[in-house]
Amino acid sequence: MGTRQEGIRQAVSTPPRPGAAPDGAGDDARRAAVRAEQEFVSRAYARLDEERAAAEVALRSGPGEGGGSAFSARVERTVVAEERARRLARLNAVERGLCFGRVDHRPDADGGSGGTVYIGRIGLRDENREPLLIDWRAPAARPFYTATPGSPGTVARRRHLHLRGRTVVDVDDEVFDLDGLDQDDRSALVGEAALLAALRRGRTGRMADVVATIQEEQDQVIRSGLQGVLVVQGGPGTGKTVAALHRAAYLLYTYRDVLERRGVLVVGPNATFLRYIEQVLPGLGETDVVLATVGGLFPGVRATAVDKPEVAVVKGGLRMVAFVEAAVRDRQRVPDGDLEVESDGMVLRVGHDACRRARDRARSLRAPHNVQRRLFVHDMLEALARDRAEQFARMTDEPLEQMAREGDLPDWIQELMEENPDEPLLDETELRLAKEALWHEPAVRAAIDELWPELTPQRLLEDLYADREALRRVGAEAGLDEAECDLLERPPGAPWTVSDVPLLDEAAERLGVDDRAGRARARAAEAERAEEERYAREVLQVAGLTEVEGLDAGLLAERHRDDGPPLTTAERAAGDRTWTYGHVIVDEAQELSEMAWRTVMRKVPTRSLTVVGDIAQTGSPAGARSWGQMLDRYVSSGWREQRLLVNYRTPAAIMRVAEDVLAAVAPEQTAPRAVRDDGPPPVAVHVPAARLPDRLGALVRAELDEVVDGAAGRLAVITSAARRAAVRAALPDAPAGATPEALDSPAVVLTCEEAKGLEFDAVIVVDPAGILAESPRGGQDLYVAITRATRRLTVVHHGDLPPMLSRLAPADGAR
Ligand SMILES: Nc1ncnc2c1ncn2[C@@H]1O[C@H](COP(=O)(O)OP(=O)(O)OP(=O)(O)O)[C@@H](O)[C@H]1O
Repeated sequence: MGTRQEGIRQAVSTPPRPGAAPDGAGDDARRAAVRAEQEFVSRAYARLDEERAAAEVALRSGPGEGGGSAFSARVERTVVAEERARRLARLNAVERGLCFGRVDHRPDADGGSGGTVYIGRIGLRDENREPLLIDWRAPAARPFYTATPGSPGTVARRRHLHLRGRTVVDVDDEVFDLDGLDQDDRSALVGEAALLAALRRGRTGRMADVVATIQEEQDQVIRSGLQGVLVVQGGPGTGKTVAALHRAAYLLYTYRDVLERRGVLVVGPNATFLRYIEQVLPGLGETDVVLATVGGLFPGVRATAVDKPEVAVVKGGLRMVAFVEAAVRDRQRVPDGDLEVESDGMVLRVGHDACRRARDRARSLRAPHNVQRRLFVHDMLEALARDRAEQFARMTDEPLEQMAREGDLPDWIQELMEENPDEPLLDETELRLAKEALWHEPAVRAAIDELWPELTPQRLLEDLYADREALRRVGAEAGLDEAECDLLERPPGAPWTVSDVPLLDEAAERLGVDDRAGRARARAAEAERAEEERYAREVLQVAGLTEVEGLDAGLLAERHRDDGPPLTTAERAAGDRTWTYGHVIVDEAQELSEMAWRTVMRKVPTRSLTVVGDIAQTGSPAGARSWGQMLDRYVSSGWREQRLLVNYRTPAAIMRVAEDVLAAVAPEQTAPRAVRDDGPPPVAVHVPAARLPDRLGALVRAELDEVVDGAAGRLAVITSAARRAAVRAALPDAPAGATPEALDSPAVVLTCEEAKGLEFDAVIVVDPAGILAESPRGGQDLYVAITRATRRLTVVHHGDLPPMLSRLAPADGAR
């Protein structure tokens, strides 16, 4: 591949002929080009500095004092200041690699000049308000990403600018001359030289943006419209994650009015992965994005524990919808006989049938459990109040009736007793007061709570998991057999697992919140918000800020409420279970269970989603076997699929091993084509179990020597669960597991599950046979482990090497 890469990397002045190697004349031309580009880049940075200075001055000076109420003055100051601060933050975020590309268009048919466009991380205008730098997301930047030799459009030349700080250190050109290219070269990568240089860099433990080298197929993903469900299916290393994150930035730029208020949610597989990707969006100047794992989608619970596969399968299936419903109904009870409650020395009684009627009446209300409960409580209190009144009446009436029978009663009392015998014992006011009094009696409350408790999702599930009888009762209604029910049993206080979170969310929907007071407050707040929004709009007009990118009066007003410090969209969304987002991106989406999809879909009723994953990598037994299985029921109009077919991460020699694994474990799937062809051949090292402690340490040190260069270079030891303890003991200095330190340390010990989505310069896979045996889906985990390597792969085995790895060259461990 080397020759073709070099051929496409054209020296600036060499004729546009692929295959021609750069020569001395080309080097001179390159130096001249670097000098010329430096001039432009310096100008762009100078302009950036001016804009920053202006933004700083504007921020410091504020919009002036403005008249009106105290509230209006506060809005005027803080709204405008915050928008200026945002603008300044954006300008500051683009320092590194401000300008990275240039496109020279062909003159048009009428002989007009084609023009030159510079592409950067942000759009800048010169002092005459003429465009200087085009934001990479703007339509005018698109040809930079889409022109290929086979279909160059109007692009005559694409140039990549390589900067160190503010200095241009090199340029790479692609000159599009179709006649000189054969079919193979016509499908060349976009900006191949720049791309390969980017791919060869050592890993840092954090994903970086790839804004300068986005490939055409990725560009299609990134710029696909906002509406509907886009599925991005691609093998390992095809840039699904990186494209999805750039898509988030693109959507926020292009549809800012829709998305800034509702925000964008990115769901990733685990906390380490989120840390791995967390710098990409701020690097692109975006902050209105919430990053979360499925285990973090229920505010107040941060689940990281993972259930055993057989438990995850039960909890992940759609039968859990009926299960949660049955669990809630199971807490709406009728006493075996009559309800009896001691109160004030009396035993108050509500008959069994009346209790049943109260329960059925409450259930018939189309509302969640905690709201229905209000009706149940009222009915029960009323029944108790009447019983008490009747008992009182009996207490006073009986002696009187006795006296009447015996003729001892004066006539006027006798007449009174015979008057209105049907009159209710309690009028409306008396009834209300009696109910209130009863509600304050702990015994009454306890008795009603026993029948129809107010429940949180946590309490519902925790109580249920701890009660085998209840599990079987509830499970039977949802079609679970006893063995499945028993799998769910666990002691109270056990940590929440990732598979519990969708069940908590489901329970929250069924239980609801009895929030009458809250809703009244919300209505009042809404009226106030409308007024604030009106005012904020006026402020923006007065301050002449309406043209500033992304300003929205409603949003600004919302950010500056009286109650507490202003919250960003991301902060407000993350704390609110019922928040609905403008767009949701799910990465490693193949791992989500059917129940997890229900939770995700609730967060995006508009069904504007990007679903990113690889069915061939599904590790979770509750995960997807096909996209249709998970998505069809939510999107009646269908979803669109885009495939990514090129692997940018894993060198070809390692990919051939991965292909063998895939052919053995999922023959219906195809591995992506590797774009890199560098690095040494992958090897297998036989290490008897007893020698693991000293051999593994030496192996890791040798590999680190190969890959670590300054701050760059990372290694992972990916092991079976069975050998994890032995591996940890052999590598006491390497952090293990999905921890923050893991990403920052040169070497880390991970399981396949934890390694998902990550990549390392060198990977040592320990115990492939164990990984295969443990893999619930039959081997996908080994495919995942192998494809984490960007340069070097070593497989350490103590028994026979699984036949699917026979392509690995045997080595003695010190290669
Ligand atoms: N256009 C590009 N320019 C530079 N680097 C790229 C490009 N596309 C992908 N890469 C790099 O390739 C590597 C793999 O990308 P990414 O992690 O997004 O792949 P993925 O499809 O999500 O992989 P997996 O399914 O294995 O998790 C990353 O280092 C990414 O930065």
